[in-house]
Order: sequence, then C-alpha cells, then structure tokens
Amino acid sequence: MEKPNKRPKNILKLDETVVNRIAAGEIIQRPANALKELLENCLDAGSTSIQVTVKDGGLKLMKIQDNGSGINKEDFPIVCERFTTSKLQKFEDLNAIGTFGFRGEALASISHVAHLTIITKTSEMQCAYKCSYHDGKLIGAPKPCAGTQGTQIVVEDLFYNVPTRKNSLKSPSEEHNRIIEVVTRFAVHNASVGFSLKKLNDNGSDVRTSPNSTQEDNIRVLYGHAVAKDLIKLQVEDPGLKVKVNGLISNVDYSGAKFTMLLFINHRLVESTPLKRALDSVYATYLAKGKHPFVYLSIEIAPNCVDVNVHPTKHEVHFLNEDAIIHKIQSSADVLLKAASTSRSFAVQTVIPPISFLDRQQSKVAGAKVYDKQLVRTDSRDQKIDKFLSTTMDSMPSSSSNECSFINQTSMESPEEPVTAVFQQKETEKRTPSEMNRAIQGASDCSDSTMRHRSSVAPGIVERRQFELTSLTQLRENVKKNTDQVLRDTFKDSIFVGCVSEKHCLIQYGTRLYIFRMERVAEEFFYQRFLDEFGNCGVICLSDPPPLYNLALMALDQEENEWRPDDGPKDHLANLASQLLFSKSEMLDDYFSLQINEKRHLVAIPLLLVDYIPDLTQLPSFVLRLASDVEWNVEKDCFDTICRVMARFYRKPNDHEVLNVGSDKDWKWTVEHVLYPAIKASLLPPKTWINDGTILQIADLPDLYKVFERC
Ligand SMILES: Nc1ncnc2c1ncn2[C@@H]1O[C@H](COP(=O)(O)OP(=O)(O)OP(=O)(O)O)[C@@H](O)[C@H]1O
Repeated sequence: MEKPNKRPKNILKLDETVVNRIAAGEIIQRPANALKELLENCLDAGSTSIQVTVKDGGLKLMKIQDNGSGINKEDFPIVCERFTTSKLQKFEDLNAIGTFGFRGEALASISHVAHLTIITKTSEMQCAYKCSYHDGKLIGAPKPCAGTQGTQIVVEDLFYNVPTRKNSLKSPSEEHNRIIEVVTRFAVHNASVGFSLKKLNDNGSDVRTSPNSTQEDNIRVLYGHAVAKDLIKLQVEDPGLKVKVNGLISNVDYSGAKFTMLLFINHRLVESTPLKRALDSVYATYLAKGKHPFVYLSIEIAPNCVDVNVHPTKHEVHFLNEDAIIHKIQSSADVLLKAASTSRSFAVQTVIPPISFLDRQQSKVAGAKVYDKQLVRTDSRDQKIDKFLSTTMDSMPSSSSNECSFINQTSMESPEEPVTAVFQQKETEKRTPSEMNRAIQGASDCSDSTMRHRSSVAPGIVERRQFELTSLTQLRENVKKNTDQVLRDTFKDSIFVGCVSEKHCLIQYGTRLYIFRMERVAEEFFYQRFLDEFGNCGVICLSDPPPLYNLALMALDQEENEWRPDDGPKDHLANLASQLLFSKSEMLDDYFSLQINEKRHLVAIPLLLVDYIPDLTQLPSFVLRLASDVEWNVEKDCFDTICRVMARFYRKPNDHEVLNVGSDKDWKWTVEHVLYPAIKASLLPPKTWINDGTILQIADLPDLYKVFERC
C-alpha cells in the first residue's frame, strides 16, 4: 500500500458518472431491493396486476410488467435522470407523502448499474413505446411497439459495471430467494393486487396471488395452511398516538424455526429491530425455547409523524412516539396470546389407545428390560398435586359462616361411633339459605340408629339379601357387557395425583398422566354401586327429616330445574311429587334405603360408601328428579332410572364434609381417600368413555423427554 504523503492532495470534483454510480450503489444494493423500488413504482401507478420474471436471481434479468397508468411520452427523456419525479414538488410535500417514491432516484440509479429498458403505454397513447437508458440518458429515439396499458421495466446485467458489488453477492439462488421474499411480502400486504413471480422460461411460478384476495388468503397461499390456521387478528387504535395497527399474528399453537415478520408502516415494507425484539420477548413466554412466531403488521401513522427519508433503500423509517407505539403493540399482543393460551389446544389422545394395553402385556414379560424413562413413582403418598397449588382452590367456598350440623352418621363398621358431618351452603344457592338450613338442620335421631345396614340382624352382623329379579340381572349384565377392559385396568392400577378442580382430577397410570371428569366417572360409579347394593344399602338418617313437599318446592324455585308457568303452579307440583314418592315409599325403602315417614318427610337416604355423604344442597333437586324422571311403570326401566337419579345426586361429595367437627377433611379429602379408592376398586368403565372425553391422556413421560430434549 502507498505510504501516506504528508502533503495534502488537491481536491477535485468527481466525474458525474462516478458520482452517479456511487449514489446508485447506495440505493441499489442487490437485485431484491432494485425490485422493491420497481414494485413500489407499479403500485404508485395504480396497478392491479404485477408480473415479475427473473433470471439468475435477478442479476441477468428482471422484467416487471404492470397494468398501471403508464408514463407520458414527454417524460421519456428525463424519467431516468436523477431527481426527476412525478410524486414530489416541494420539500414540505414529504410531510404528507402518499406515494412510495419521492426522490426520483430509483430508475436513475438502476440505469447507472444495469441496462434498462422501459416499454410503456398510457390510456391516451395509440401504441406502446420502447425506450433504452444508459447512465440516466435515453439512448436513441423511443420506438413504437405493440403493448397494453401499463409499464414494463426490463433490467439486464445488473452491476455489469460494478464487479466488486457483483462478486460480493451470494449465489443467484440466494438472490432469487430474496426476490421471492420481497414479492411475497408485497403480495400479502397488497392483497387487492394480483402478483406473480417466475423464473424466465419456467412454467411454474414461485408466487401467484389473485387480485381482490384478503391478507389471510394470501398468507395461506404463500406461507401455507400451517401458518394461516394459527393466526389471530391484532388491532390497535390510539388517536393520542395517531396510530392504527392491523395485523395477523400467530397464536401460541404456532412455533416457527425463525421469526417471520412482515412489517409495513404507512404501506412501506420496512424493518424495525426494536419492534421485532419487543414482540419476540412477548412470544418467549408462550413458545418453547428456539421457537418463533409469524407476525404481519400494518401500522398506519399520521404522515406528518413519520420520517421516511432516513435510509437510502427506504427500508427504515423513523416515527414519533416510537417507544410508546411499540409498547402498545407489545401489550396488545400479550393480551391476545394470554387469552389464546388459556384455550390452547393440545394434541391429546382420547383415552387409552390399544397400544397401552399391549405395552402393559409386554412389560409383564419376564426379563424384559426396564428403561429409566419407564420408571415411575409408585408411592402415591410421596407428592400430591396440591403441594404445587395454593391451599384454597378458586372454586371452593371460602366462608364457613352458614355451616350447620345436620346429620348424625354411624359407620357401618363401627355402629356405635356417632359421627357428625357439617354442611356448607353453596354460593349459588344463597338465595334460600334459611329454607335449606331448616330443611336439613336439627339433631333428632333416626328411629333405631342414625346409620345402619338395613339388613342388620344384630349389631355388627350383616346378612346380604339376594334378589332373583330378571330386570336387575339384565341391568347388571349390561354394565358388564359395556365395560372397556383397558380402561378398567387403567383405573384399577392408577395412582391418584390430585383434584384439578371440583370437576376434573388427574391420575397416573404407568408413564402416562390422565385427566378425567370427576362427576361423570363418579355418577357411573354410583349407578353401578346402586345396582350392586340393591336392597342392601345402609342408611344415612337426616337429623331433622325435611318434608318432601318443601324440598320439591325449593327445587322448583331453583333456576337449574327450569320450572315454567305452563308446568302448573309450583305448590300443586310439589304436592304431586310428595304424594307420588310417598306412594312408592315402601319400595324405595326396601330396595334403596330411601325412607319416607307417615308425615311424608324424608327420613333417610342410602349409604353406599362409608364416610361418604352426597352434596346435600342437591337434596331438593334430587327429590324433584325422583318424582319426575323415574319411569315407574316398567320394572327394569324403573330400577334403571332410580339408580340414575340417585347416582346423579351422589356423584358430588358434600362440600367441606367433615367427619369430626373441627377436622379439616374437605371434599378433596373425600375424593382422594373415600371416593377414588372405591372407584379404583370396582368401577367398570363403559366403552363410550374411549371417545367422549371422559378421560384423556394429557402427557406421557417418553414424549415429555422428547420435548425437553428439543428445548
Ligand atoms: N411503473 C411505472 N408506472 C408509471 N410511472 C412510472 C413507473 N415507474 C416509474 N414511473 C415514473 O417515473 C418516475 C421516476 O421513478 P423513480 O422510481 O426513479 O422515482 P420515484 O418513484 O419518483 O422516487 P423514488 O426514487 O423515491 O422511488 C416516477 O416519479 C414516475 O412518474
């Protein structure tokens, strides 16, 4: 390298061609941004159809045909001169610029670094004209030629005279990909314009959209269904910030390998690193590590708040209140994603596939190797889900102000030990608490003992009664016939993990985690239990037997029972219910331990599980349903419907059931320690549960390992 001379060199004015070529190099950096300039010209000219043909990634050829306004004949000599434009006259016009172009530099720049030809026809011209340009100058006279309205710009041998630039570009295929990206983005945003992009002499096209599509349509066509199906609309409007944002952003179910961001500010395709970072940080909360979203945003800001003249390629703009606007968009996206994540769709498998059954058979083969990933916790006392949750579930009643002692219960195993249960009024039924309390409050004893087995021949000695009833046998057979054996094994060998809510519980079976609908499972369990314990149920005596009439009347007052005026007066209906049940009292007592006394008061309800009391707030609805939903005339149907109605009443344990006053054993305790063990032991799950969402597999250890590996 030449040693720097201490004497200053003389300053010389650069040759115009050199100046223009240096300037052109700043504006036209590669084929894709030359194309962007040319596409913007097409849109400024009001085109509705733009066809692009390229060769060698645009380096050999770029041909852009539009159906816009065309160029006036008198402008041909100057159209490619620097600073000639039809879009701006005074500097102040920049404050309200409504076109993409404003400098009059793009065509000039291209003509300095490539061979440029324009074929154009306005609506007033008889024919089209073809003009060739070199270094901003028209070469020869415009030649009339055939052509339709619009303009065709042909750029050949880009950078033929700037070899360093040409050599610095990556391969033609890389340049072609960049061209696809630009055309694709323009096509999504300008959905009313039809775009096509193809390689010269290729039959197929890389991009093709129809005019008058929607942004969603074009995203589907260009980015695929996998992206389009997971989009949510983002809309922000802030008159204070003079900004309006419309966009389509991917939801939490989408996760791309890279961040795809299509950003248009006042319809200009631009980039904004701060906005991209802000959005990426929001998505980081919802997506797995290394996964990214798809974001299309169109931001419209009052033109006088945007400076478009900050970068030679115009791919950046500055705007007022940038931080506030970015923050606004960021928080709107967060709100949408939060909402979407609560209803996130997991690819869950409905119930146990037959394979799990096979797995089990295989794992039982002696000597089969057991991998670490197949080892699971087997001591159910180790940890429960409750350990990871707050102590009070949202769904649980918080006040204990209306607790009332209503029942004395004696366990079947220890008939001498009286147990008091406590009832807590449910929030939803607050409108009739005094009536509810009156109905089930008090402390009077059952005639013989408060809780007993109905077939006790002597204290502690139980003799089961046998019934040879065809109807009963058939109902029991039906249950057996409909049992799914794989599900049966799953429940039988499962470990209770915890109550997710009053309605959903988690169990673990092998390496799999299942969620099941507690009420549905418990209802089926009690139905089967009523069939099994037919004529042999114990009794739970109500301490102050409520009148059937009062219970029915309370039920008719409850919205869930949907009483309508054309059903008849409530007191009349309550009376009918009380009469009907009293007339069946002998059978109800004999077969189901449901006892009604001479005064038509409900004295006792069946005992099916020791330490289990159904939710007594449902007693009124139970009485009403017993009177209205039971098919009394046909024996089999009668038993079936009574068991169903009973099971529905029993499916939910009493809230805050406490076996000893002052004990903290609540409904969750009852589910875990009383109900679920009984379900495990004897439930015969019906086949319908395989597909109806009663039980769903939500995780499998080997699959989770795979997820963690990916993270
Ligand atoms: N496809 C076209 N259809 C109609 N007129 C065009 C088309 N392309 C260019 N022109 C005309 O040529 C002029 C010069 O275009 P050029 O791209 O050089 O500059 P510009 O678009 O005005 O500004 P900028 O350099 O900021 O893009 C435009 O102002 C427009 O009048």
